[in-house]
Amino acid sequence: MDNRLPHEKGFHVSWDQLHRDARALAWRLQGQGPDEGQWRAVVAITRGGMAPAMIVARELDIRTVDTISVKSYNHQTQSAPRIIKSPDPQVIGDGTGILVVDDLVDTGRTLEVVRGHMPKAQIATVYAKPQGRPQVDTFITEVSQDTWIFFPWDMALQYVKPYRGSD
Ligand SMILES: O=P(O)(O)OC[C@H]1O[C@H](OP(=O)(O)OP(=O)(O)O)[C@H](O)[C@@H]1O
Ligand SMILES: O=c1[nH]c(=O)c2nc[nH]c2[nH]1
Ligand SMILES: [Mg+2]
Repeated sequence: MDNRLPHEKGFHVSWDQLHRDARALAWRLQGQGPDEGQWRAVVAITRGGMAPAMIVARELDIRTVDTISVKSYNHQTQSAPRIIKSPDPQVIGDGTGILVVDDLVDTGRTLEVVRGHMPKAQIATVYAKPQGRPQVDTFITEVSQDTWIFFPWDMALQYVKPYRGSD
């Protein structure tokens, strides 16, 4: 499987916006832990989940943070997702009491693989597209399926020509 996705629109997220949205996610997650208590650990889906996972773990005072690495995209070209690094099985067990965090869900294929690995975990993303929504338990902002989300780590400040030029 290898397909190029048609993206009509771009949704550009600054560091400040990501920080606010990840904090909003932490706020929404409060009290949703096992038995309304504390999660045992946060598992970040690398690489995009690492920054939001750090912010959520900070806000919810969760000190154990592990990672799962699922590779499926090369820029905007998607292929079959595969786990290239698993979290510590002694920490995650079947996922009970574990909070999984990613930056976004798009088709949901990455989360499908992660759910297979820890079926009882709660899964949260900052952003969600409609196709992947059924795979995520909690998210903050939905964008349309034909939108590509650009994250601050993939962008740089640059000069923009004014609408009206003098030349
Ligand atoms: O719902 P899906 O269609 O599976 O897509 C969502 C995943 O794609 C991106 O990760 P990517 O595989 O590009 O790796 P990265 O986080 O290292 O950039 C994104 O960070 C999600 O993890
Ligand atoms: O930076 C990204 N933006 C997206 O919209 C997306 N969808 C899948 N993977 C993605 N990566
Ligand atoms: Mg990712």
